[in-house]
Amino acid sequence: MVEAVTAQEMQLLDRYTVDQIGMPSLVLMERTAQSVIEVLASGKYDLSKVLIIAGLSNNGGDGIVIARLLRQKGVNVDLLILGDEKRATPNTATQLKIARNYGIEPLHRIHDFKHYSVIVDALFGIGLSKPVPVKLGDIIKRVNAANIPVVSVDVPSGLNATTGEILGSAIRANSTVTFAYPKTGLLKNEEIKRAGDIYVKDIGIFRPENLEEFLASQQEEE
Ligand SMILES: NC(=O)C1=CN([C@@H]2O[C@H](COP(=O)(O)OP(=O)(O)OC[C@H]3O[C@@H](n4cnc5c(N)ncnc54)[C@H](O)[C@@H]3O)[C@@H](O)[C@H]2O)[C@@H](O)CC1
Ligand SMILES: [K+]
Repeated sequence: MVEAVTAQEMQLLDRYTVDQIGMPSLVLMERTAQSVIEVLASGKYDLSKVLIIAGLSNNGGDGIVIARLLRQKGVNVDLLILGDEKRATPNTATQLKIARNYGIEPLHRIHDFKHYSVIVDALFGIGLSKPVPVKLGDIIKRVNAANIPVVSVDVPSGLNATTGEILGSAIRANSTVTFAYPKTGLLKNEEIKRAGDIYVKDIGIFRPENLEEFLASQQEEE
């Protein structure tokens, strides 16, 4: 049986890994990005012109690291940042600063998504629970309409990671690279179609021997 977790359970595991184990969250972010690059470079995707679409929460931070690592490998990559940079999470603000210091200047709009050979979707991850704002929903629709291969980071943006519900609009991905455990919202029929091929990657998140018991004990402590 595949052990899948809800967004809230994944957040507990993330927190435990960072606060109790002591793994720095920026290290997790770096490994997250490396694991997405493994899938991008597996031969299935044309990396001649890559677009990373990043929000300003931690899923976006993963995307910014992907842009930096690809640029350092000599890949032709654009980074589209959506949202108000002043509202970036601390890790994502740090990643933006590092990316700029490596010479990456983010774009804030794209006229034609069809120019790209592959798009990496790092707009929203497991933290999304409310409907996506209309402006971002329009961009999601334009990306889907462009019919370019999309690789989603953790979950297709716009999908509720726990229930699989589409929160207004959601990306249609060819592959989804998710971390530590599959998320419950990825595994139903319709959602599997949205997520495409699902890859579950180890990024250093604590994996207890008995997941159910561990989650119950953590939830009691909360
Ligand atoms: N916490 C950790 O230790 C790690 C998190 N990682 C990444 O972080 C993701 C989770 O990040 P976050 O919880 O920061 O959030 P997300 O990047 O999933 O984005 C959702 C966030 O967007 C904002 N939001 C929600 N609804 C919105 C709306 N309607 N309009 C505008 N903004 C809205 C909220 O701030 C919400 O927290 C994971 O999916 C994963 O990709 C990875 O970097 C690995 C380590
Ligand atoms: K995403």
